[in-house]
Amino acid sequence: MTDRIPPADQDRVKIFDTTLRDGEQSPGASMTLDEKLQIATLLDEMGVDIIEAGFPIASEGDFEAVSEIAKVIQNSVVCGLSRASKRDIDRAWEALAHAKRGRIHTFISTSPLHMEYKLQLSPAKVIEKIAESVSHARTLTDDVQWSPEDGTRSEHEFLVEAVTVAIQSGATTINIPDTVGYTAPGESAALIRMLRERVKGIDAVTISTHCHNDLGMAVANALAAVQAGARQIECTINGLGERAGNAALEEVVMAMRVRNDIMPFRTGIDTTRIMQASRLVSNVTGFPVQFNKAIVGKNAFAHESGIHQDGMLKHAGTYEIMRPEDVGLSESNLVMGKHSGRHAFRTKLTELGFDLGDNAFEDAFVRFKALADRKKEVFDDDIIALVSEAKADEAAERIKLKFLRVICGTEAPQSADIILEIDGKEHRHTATGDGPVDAAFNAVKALVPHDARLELYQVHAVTEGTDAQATVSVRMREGGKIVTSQSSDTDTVVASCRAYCHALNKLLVRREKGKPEAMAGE
Ligand SMILES: CC(=O)SCCNC(=O)CCNC(=O)[C@H](O)C(C)(C)COP(=O)(O)OP(=O)(O)OC[C@H]1O[C@@H](n2cnc3c(N)ncnc32)[C@H](O)[C@@H]1OP(=O)(O)O
Ligand SMILES: CC(C)C(=O)C(=O)O
Repeated sequence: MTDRIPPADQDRVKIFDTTLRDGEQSPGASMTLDEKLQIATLLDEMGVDIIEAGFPIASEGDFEAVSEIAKVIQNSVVCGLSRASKRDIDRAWEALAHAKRGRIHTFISTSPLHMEYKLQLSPAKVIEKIAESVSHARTLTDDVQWSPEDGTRSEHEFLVEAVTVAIQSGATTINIPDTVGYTAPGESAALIRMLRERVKGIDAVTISTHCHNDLGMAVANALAAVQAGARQIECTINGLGERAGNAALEEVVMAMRVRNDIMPFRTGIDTTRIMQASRLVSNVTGFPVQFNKAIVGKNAFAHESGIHQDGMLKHAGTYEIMRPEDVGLSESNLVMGKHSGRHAFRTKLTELGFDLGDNAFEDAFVRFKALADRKKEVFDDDIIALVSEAKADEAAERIKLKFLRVICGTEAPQSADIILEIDGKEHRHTATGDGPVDAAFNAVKALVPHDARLELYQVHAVTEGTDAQATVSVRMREGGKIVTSQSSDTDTVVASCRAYCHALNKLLVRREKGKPEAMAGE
C-alpha cells in the first residue's frame, strides 16, 4: 500500500520527546524542577516539535514542572499526560494554562489483558470513556492526542473501533503505543497500515508511534511505523524510559538522516545538539551512557584496531557512516592541561555542551587545575566528569566530605578515618570494613544513620592510565524512593565516598520537607 500522507507533509516526521515524562518513569531517574527546565530548554532549542513535560495529576511536583516549562518554552508544543478522567484532563490543562502551544495527551488501555485486570472495565465502558475524555479535552484545546495503551496487544477489531471513536470525538493525533515492547518491525508497520486501511478519517490526523525497548527493537519498530505512514515518533534522549526504555531520539533522528535513501523523511532536529542533550540527561539522572551506545556512546566514533585506523586515516568514510560533528562531537584540538587558562577552559566547556554560571565555572576551573596538577593529560571525558561533579556540588548539600584517609592492604581489617561536614558542623569517625570502600561507607553511615539500601555500586575508569579518574555510580533505595549519584576522582575511594554522600543528600531532599533528620550531632 502506498502512503497517503498529504504531499506537503509527506516527508516531515514530528519528534515528540517524552524524556521528562516516560524518561522520568525509569526507577532512579527523577529530576528536579531546575533540571527539567534545563532539559526542556535544550529540547526546544534543538527543534523538538512536542515536549511531554509530565503527568500533572501525578503530584504537585509534576504539576509545577509542567506549568513552569509551559511558561518558558517558545517554540515546541508543551504536552501534559492524563488518564481518561475529567479530573486528570482539567489538571493537565490547568498546568498548560500559560503555554504558547499546549497539548493534552489522554490515554486508556485497549488490550483485553489491561481492560480486564488493570482497569476492570468492559470494552463497552472503555469506548464510552474514550468518547467522554477526548470530547472533554477538545472543549479545552484543539490539540488533543489520544493513545490506546498496550495498543500492539489489542485486538484489531476493537482497536479500529477505539481509534475511530477517538477521532470522531476530536483527537488530532493518534499515538499507537507498544507499551511493553512486544512488537517487531514487520508487525509494527502492518498495524499502522491496518489502521490506515480501516479507520475512516485517520489520514486527517497525525499518526504517532511510541515504542518501548524490552526486546531491543524500539527504534526499528518506530522507523517501521514511519515507513507505514506514522508521522510522529515518541522518543527520549539516550532511550531513557520505563523498564528497558523508549526509542532513543538520537537514533531515530540519525537513522532517518543517514539512511535518507531508504527512509526519505526529515525532522526539524538540529543534530549538532545531540551530544549536549545526551550528556545533560546523563548528568542530571546519573544514568551513564553505555560505551557502545549508538550515536552517543563514548566508543561510537572511536577506532582502535590498526586496520580501521589505517582506513580512517585514508578516508573517514571507510569506517564512519556519519561525521562526529553532525551529532555535536567536538573536533577541537584544544589540549587541556595545567597551563590552560580560563578562556580555553570556557571554550572547551562550550564545545562539550556545558554552560555554567559564574560560580559553578570558577569551581569547575579550580577543580580542573587541581586535576591537571595530578594528571599528565586532561581528556574531554575527564572534564565532563569533573563538571558533572561541580554541578552536583552546586545543589544545596547538607553532607560534605571534608577529609578521608584509608588504611588498606593485605592485612585486614581495612579502616577509614573520615570527617564529614553535616549542616555546617564537622564530625569525625573511624570505621573498619571489608576493603577500603566498605570501611569508608561504614564511617559515613555511622555519622549519617539511615536505612537506605545500596542497590548499585559501580566503578569505571574515565580515561586510560594508572592516573585515570574513576567514576563511581551508586544507586540507593529508601522505601519507595530511589536516587542515583556519580562522582569522579583519581582516587577511587574518594570518588566512592563523594558519590555515597551525594546520594544521601538527594535522599534527604526527597524525604518529607520539614521533618528533622536524625544525623550526627542532633
Ligand atoms: C504506560 C504508561 O506509562 S502510563 C503512565 C504511567 N505513569 C504514572 O503512573 C505516573 C505516576 N502515577 C501516579 O502518580 C499515580 O499512579 C496516579 C496519581 C496517576 C494515580 O494514583 P492513584 O489514584 O493512587 O491510583 P493507582 O496508581 O494506585 O491506580 C491507578 C488507577 O487508575 C486507573 N487507570 C489506569 N490507567 C487509566 C486510564 N488511562 N484512564 C483511567 N483510569 C486509569 C487504574 O485502573 C486504577 O484505578 P482504581 O484505583 O479504580 O483501581
Ligand atoms: C501513555 C502511553 C503513551 C505510554 O507511555 C505507553 O503506553 O507506554
